[in-house]
Amino acid sequence: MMYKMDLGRIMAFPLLNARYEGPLGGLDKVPRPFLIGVAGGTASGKSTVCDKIMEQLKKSGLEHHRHVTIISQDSFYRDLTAEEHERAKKGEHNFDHPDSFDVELMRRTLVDIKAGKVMELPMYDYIAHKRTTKTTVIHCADVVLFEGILVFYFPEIRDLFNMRLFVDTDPDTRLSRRVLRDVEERGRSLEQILHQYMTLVKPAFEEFCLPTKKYADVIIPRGADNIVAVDLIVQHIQELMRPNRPGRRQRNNSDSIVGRPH
Ligand SMILES: Nc1ncnc2c1ncn2[C@@H]1O[C@H](COP(=O)(O)OP(=O)(O)O)[C@@H](O)[C@H]1O
Ligand SMILES: O=c1ccn([C@@H]2O[C@H](COP(=O)(O)O)[C@@H](O)[C@H]2O)c(=O)[nH]1
Repeated sequence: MMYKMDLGRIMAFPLLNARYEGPLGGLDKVPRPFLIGVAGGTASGKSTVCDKIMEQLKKSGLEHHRHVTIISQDSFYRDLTAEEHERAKKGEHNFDHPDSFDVELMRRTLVDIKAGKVMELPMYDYIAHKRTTKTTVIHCADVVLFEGILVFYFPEIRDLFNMRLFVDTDPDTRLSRRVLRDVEERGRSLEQILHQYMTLVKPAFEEFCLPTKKYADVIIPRGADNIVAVDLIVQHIQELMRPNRPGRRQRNNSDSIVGRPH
């Protein structure tokens, strides 16, 4: 069966066998797909860090055996009403509040991904403020990176991750990157970006996103510029995924990689 998430529903239709039994089969104690949550404020570099991790896993030769997929929490924004849509066009809809997300859909989808089901997720269109017909297919993934501002906020989502990363980039840097990106790629005016940032994005970051840093296994200061942190994370994933690794075991929620913050 292939499961297709479409405008708030999950559609299932026959395609392949739902469960992918990879080369490690039942002998592998490391959960697969190995699900990594990547949180952090807007424009902190979450997507860029995910790209680097994927790139390095591929460079190391793992791509012959491992498939890595990146998905975004933005695929799980709730559909807007006509009134909300009008407000969104003026930068007055709060996309940074937890209520903006369809948490149950997110949970069910991640549970299905963890169960090895083949999934097709729509990508998000920031200009139209809705999901598009472009999709990411998750098929036989060994590692799935799930990135978003609030991926650690909801306990039922947070608990699904096998590893949790928080990208910690200075707020001035994030704002300047957001301005450039939103003008270039998301069709926003400078006035709209700054108004949305000051009234909604920044307060929500402080109230909902920043407090979730404590759930991270690894905090990555400066995002993708932090080559040492990215290298260590990649090495750790490679070590975990190495076949016949002695002492391989399931993640315990109290495990940490470099050190769990207070
Ligand atoms: N280390 C970096 N140096 C310079 N620009 C960066 C860096 N990391 C990200 N960016 C840029 O900042 C913007 C936001 O980065 P992105 O990775 O998409 O952040 P997020 O996924 O957290 O929103 C993008 O335009 C990206 O190219
Ligand atoms: O329609 C939308 C949806 C989201 N946003 C803003 O996007 C960021 C989250 O994306 P990042 O890539 O992590 O920056 C969030 O802060 C929302 O404010 C939007 O403006 N419009």
